[in-house]
Amino acid sequence: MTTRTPLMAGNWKMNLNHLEAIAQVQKLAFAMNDKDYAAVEVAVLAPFTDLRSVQTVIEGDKLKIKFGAQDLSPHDSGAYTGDISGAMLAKLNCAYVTVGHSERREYHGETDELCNAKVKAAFKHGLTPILCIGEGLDVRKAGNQVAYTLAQLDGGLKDVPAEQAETIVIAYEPVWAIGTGEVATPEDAQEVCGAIRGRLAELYSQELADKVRIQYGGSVKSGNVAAIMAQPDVDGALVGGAALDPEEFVKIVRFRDQ
Ligand SMILES: O=C(CO)COP(=O)(O)O
Repeated sequence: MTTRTPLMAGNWKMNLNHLEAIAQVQKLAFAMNDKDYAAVEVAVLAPFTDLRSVQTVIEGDKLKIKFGAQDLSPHDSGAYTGDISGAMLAKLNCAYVTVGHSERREYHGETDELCNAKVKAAFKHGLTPILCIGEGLDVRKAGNQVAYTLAQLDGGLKDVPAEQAETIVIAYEPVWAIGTGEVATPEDAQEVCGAIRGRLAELYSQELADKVRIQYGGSVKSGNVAAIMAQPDVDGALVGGAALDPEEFVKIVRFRDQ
């Protein structure tokens, strides 16, 4: 049985300018200790304009917080006005990048095909993609959440080789639970996270599936994180709103104490 280190990642979305980002990282660093870092991997996913400042604070003070971006271009460079490449993120020592967050799928029309290209671009540049998948309310009401989410997984991983796939992070984020306060029950989270691991075993191998970390995201707070983390196939949380409050985020990192 593989032991997977939980990954607690704060997705700041379009919040915190670079000065606020510096303060946020310092508050997190001040509140966390070696015991926390030994038990859980902690990451912040910041807006592009914050990344240089976040990198400077983390590397300057040798903090154990990982950092990353919220999107990347599928291209390496060129005439793509407004886009940011994986090479640029890698140059800033980003560890992670989210791909296919539901807000990108919804507001920027990102398809599984594009997400697949972005996953490949992330790996090409040595970044770990956090591939976000999850169903909307209509799909959930129709009871099709597993099939829908697994189709997104298949699309995102198309032609991704095993040696890359074994390091990916998958975030199951039911869209109806994002920013709504409507958290999925631990059983809802387990149903789909377990199915994701099952599909990874079919696509690759059980050994690979046992290594991949699967996060839950959607209205995670200190009050509900422990029950979600108690599920066997949930290996972390992708936290939106609650990650903007450093005290609350640290409580989430310390889910075992809640
Ligand atoms: O989208 C999310 C993280 O990526 C979840 O957001 P909330 O935690 O605000 O619901």
